[in-house]
Amino acid sequence: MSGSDVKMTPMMRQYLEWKNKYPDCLLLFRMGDFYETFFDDARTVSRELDLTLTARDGDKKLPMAGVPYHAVDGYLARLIEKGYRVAICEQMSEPDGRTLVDREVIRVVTPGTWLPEDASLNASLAAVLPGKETWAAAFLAPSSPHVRVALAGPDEILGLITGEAPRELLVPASSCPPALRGGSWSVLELPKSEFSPTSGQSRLAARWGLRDLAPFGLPENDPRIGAAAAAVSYMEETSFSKISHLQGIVCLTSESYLHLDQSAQMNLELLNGGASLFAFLNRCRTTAGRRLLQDWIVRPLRDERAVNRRLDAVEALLAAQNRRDLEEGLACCRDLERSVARLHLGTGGPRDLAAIRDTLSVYPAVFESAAPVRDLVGLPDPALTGELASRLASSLVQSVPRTIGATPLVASGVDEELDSWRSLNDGGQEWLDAYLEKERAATGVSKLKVGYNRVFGFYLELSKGAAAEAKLPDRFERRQTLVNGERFITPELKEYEDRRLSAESHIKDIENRIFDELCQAVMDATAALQQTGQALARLDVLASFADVASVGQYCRPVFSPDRLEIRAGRHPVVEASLRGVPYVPNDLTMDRTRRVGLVTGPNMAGKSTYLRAAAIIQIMAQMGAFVPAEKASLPLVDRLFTRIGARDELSRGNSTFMVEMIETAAILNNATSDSLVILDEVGRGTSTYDGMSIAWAALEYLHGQGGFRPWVLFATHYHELTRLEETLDGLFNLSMAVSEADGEVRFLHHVQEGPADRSYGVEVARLAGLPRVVVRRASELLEKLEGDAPKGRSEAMKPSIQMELFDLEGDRLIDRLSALRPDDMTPKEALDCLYRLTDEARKLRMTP
Ligand SMILES: Nc1ncnc2c1ncn2[C@@H]1O[C@H](COP(=O)(O)OP(=O)(O)OP(=O)(O)O)[C@@H](O)[C@H]1O
Repeated sequence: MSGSDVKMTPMMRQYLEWKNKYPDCLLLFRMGDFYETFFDDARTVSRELDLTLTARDGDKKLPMAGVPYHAVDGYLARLIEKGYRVAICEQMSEPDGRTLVDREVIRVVTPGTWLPEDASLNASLAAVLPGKETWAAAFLAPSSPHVRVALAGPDEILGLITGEAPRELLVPASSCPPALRGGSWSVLELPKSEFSPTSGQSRLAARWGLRDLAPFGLPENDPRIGAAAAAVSYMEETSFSKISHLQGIVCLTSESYLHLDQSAQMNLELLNGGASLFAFLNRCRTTAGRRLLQDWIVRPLRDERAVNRRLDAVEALLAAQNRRDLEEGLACCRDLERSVARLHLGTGGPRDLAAIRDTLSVYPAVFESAAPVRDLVGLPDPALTGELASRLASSLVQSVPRTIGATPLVASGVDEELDSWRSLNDGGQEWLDAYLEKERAATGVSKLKVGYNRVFGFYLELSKGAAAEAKLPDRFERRQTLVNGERFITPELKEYEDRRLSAESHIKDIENRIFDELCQAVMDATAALQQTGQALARLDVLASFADVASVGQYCRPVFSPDRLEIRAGRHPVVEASLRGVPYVPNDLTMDRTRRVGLVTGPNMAGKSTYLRAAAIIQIMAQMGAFVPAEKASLPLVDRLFTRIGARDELSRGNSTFMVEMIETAAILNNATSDSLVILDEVGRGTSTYDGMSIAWAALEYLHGQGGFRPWVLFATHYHELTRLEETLDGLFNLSMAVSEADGEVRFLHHVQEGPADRSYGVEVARLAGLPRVVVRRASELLEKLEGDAPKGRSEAMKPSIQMELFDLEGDRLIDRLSALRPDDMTPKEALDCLYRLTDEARKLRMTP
């Protein structure tokens, strides 16, 4: 930015002074009804918001772009979305036309801390303090009453961050681990001192009048204190407020929730995408409910009692006759936590008061309809907020303005003085009409008009011709000459104007005072409102679970540490997407003696769906939801790992094989006997021998060699692995049933005990619409291979061919594979070629 060669008016000097204090932010500078930006900020804003770039006073060196103040939220949302931080410089004194208006930056709007009126826009902030082996993290959403902290290995913290999806992530300067870069958040480096647990402890303890943070379970010098302090200070500094709605710190401990790492969340499509578990489960009526549902999905519980409380509530809601009334009541509730927080942050307006009023007014009815689950959900007694509810109901008009002064905010009958000023103001038009008639009669000018503008106030106007003809009395004092007319003021009109303007300013002052009093009353009830808001959100999510369960005829899961049994289980999202085709439910029975299930079967037969269904059912059960099955008896697992598919990772520059190995290693290193491990096609990204050996070794390790025995479901194309059943006593084979008639294969999607009897790659290729010639060639290969295998005549594939195959895709890969001779490879390698043929065929089929 450069202001050096621009004419320096006092106002420009004032602008530059503020801009220099906030060099990393776009500075929105309030000028009357607009927020203006200048210099480079103006260029950025005009580019990002498609605004016209103008020049102040025709001075080309002073580019400027502005947005109207009343619509600023919409523009801010777009800037924040693009990752900008914006400083708001407000007018602090009334313009008088003579002296420079005082201006001050009153807030810095950032992606992680902004809490606009639009309840669909959610921000949250994370602060991470990475240590040698463990990282500390703090999570703070601007509307939340608590800052949540965790201390765990990097993998677990990354999982929490992924679930939380903060918009901004704070780290100590020059110590940001690479894994934290490249996410959907912007990373901001702060001085290391901001993360100090010692000074952090005194700052935080002082805010809640405590000696230390032991009441929150945080011992001295705990790194979590450092992370929490950094997040809280950042929120205070950007909002210029004490964020006094923050009630304390909650520790997230590994024992309290089921840990889902980044890959599990993504592989199982928990939150993101139109076909996510969230999209499927979300029948919430409130924004707070939707927020909480996301939270519950990425952090299911491990405590059986807590899970059962939620399940009890879902069961009671399913049995409730009046669930519809309850849902209708919930649909009228607004986001209490958000509005309360906005008032504390100093950004709240009349609409926040109205949101609280509307929610409190339906709350007693919701409380009544929720009678069977009140205690389970923890709904506070409406009497707690009853007084505030009636005060807001009687004080505010039904439809409140966005800002004070636009239209009435305070209802009539609340304040006598306000009412009397209003009646003066409201009688205004009558007075003006009568006065105009009087002056028309006095002057004989029938076309005399009365008008008002902000510069000249009230005036009488007549055309130039009429002004020249008429003999206007002396009391007509000329105010303004226009092209076609003249404007006058009279002492009587001036006196009226003074009265009217003073009425307006009195009305505004009184409304402001009452607004402030109401805000204070709300803030005094902060804790009760937050409790009510949180309980309503819980009720909303549980009612949503009940809704989903009743439509899909789900069952209540039970928990047992030694049994994982699902009868007639379905993948809820796949089931919903099948449209018309019936979903084939499947069973799964595992116990201490059957811990590792190996699933074989042709491509497209439903192996992945079967594995994912088990994972989703486990997650839903630990969230406290009913599950898509006839019966489910499950252990409460500590972690759920997945290794599913890998091809899309290629675009990130990692080789498929590397990604696979990193993820598999993470699972082998972190799983425990209480974990559920879902492995789909491990060892696919390399040659047959390597891949199968890795899969084999991983299975042995998970089967107990590693010193622990998790629950494992393993899908594979490596038919040879089915023989492991003979040597690993806890391993059992499952396969996808297929029917064959007239050489045609049909997938039944039904899982049966025992291994698949053979590979079906060639048939799948035909189904997928692979060119006939390729299918014929593949059959030849297979026949030859099956004939040759026992004799073991084939040579191992040359490394150069392996490499070549690895790099090819689509038609070229198909051509190359079909040109291979069976003698070029071992039987196992030939099988692998068939699998790849099938894969390519499937991809081609999927490409429009
Ligand atoms: N139980 C089921 N009932 C009905 N349809 C199913 C079922 N399971 C899977 N399908 C359908 O079959 C398709 C393929 O399933 P899935 O991807 O699970 O197969 P797969 O055996 O894992 O294939 P690949 O080995 O190629 O990855 C699914 O997209 C779904 O449409």
